[in-house]
Amino acid sequence: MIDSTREPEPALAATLFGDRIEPARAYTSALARRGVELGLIGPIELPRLWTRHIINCVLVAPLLSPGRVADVGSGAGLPGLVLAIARPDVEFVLIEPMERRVEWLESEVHELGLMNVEVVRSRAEDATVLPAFDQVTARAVSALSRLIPITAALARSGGELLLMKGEGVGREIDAAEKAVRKARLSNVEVVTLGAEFGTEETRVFRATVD
Ligand SMILES: C[S@@+](CC[C@H](N)C(=O)[O-])C[C@H]1O[C@@H](n2cnc3c(N)ncnc32)[C@H](O)[C@@H]1O
Repeated sequence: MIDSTREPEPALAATLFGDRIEPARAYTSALARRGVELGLIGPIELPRLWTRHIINCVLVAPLLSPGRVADVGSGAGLPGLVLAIARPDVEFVLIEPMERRVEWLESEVHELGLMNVEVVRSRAEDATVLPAFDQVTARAVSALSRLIPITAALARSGGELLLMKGEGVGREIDAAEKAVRKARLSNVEVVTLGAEFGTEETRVFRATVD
């Protein structure tokens, strides 16, 4: 059996996290130790936690501006906790409806001593009571046609959506044409990250909410 807690950390992780590499290591090893038992990740993910998940998420960090960010459907903390570790200058609210996942997120925030994270147990649709956010992130929550309305509703006017997507993002955008119009999105683009580091690419649907 592979001991995932000994998965070698790619040298790239130290470059991308800089002086935040220690909390990144602590989070990744906690996720490797407890993630499967808590139903946060499948066992198949263990040997590729760094490459497929942690690095995939931290690549988005340079797209964030100082301000307030909502991460919808954080689950294990992807990308919300990873980004909060990498960007202590940004305030994060992790919005997650499942109790067990909320408990995990809260315990990690405590363990890692993160001062820039709040965890809210809610569906995104019910979180519109929160003050509007400057940026909204999400990863692996749902297709854009459903994700755009629920994330755009959380953003302030002039705020931004940063929705992490797979290779099929082009097809998803075509299918979400009505949602894009209804949410009054502009500057719609797909940002591809990671190529310069020779790592697996991360695609981000980025748009401004008018
Ligand atoms: C497949 S998991 C992905 C978790 C994490 N973002 C990742 O990339 O590993 C989807 C997560 O979205 C959450 N979720 C589903 N519908 C949601 C909604 N309407 N509002 C907020 N979170 C939601 C689920 O509870 C779950 O934790």
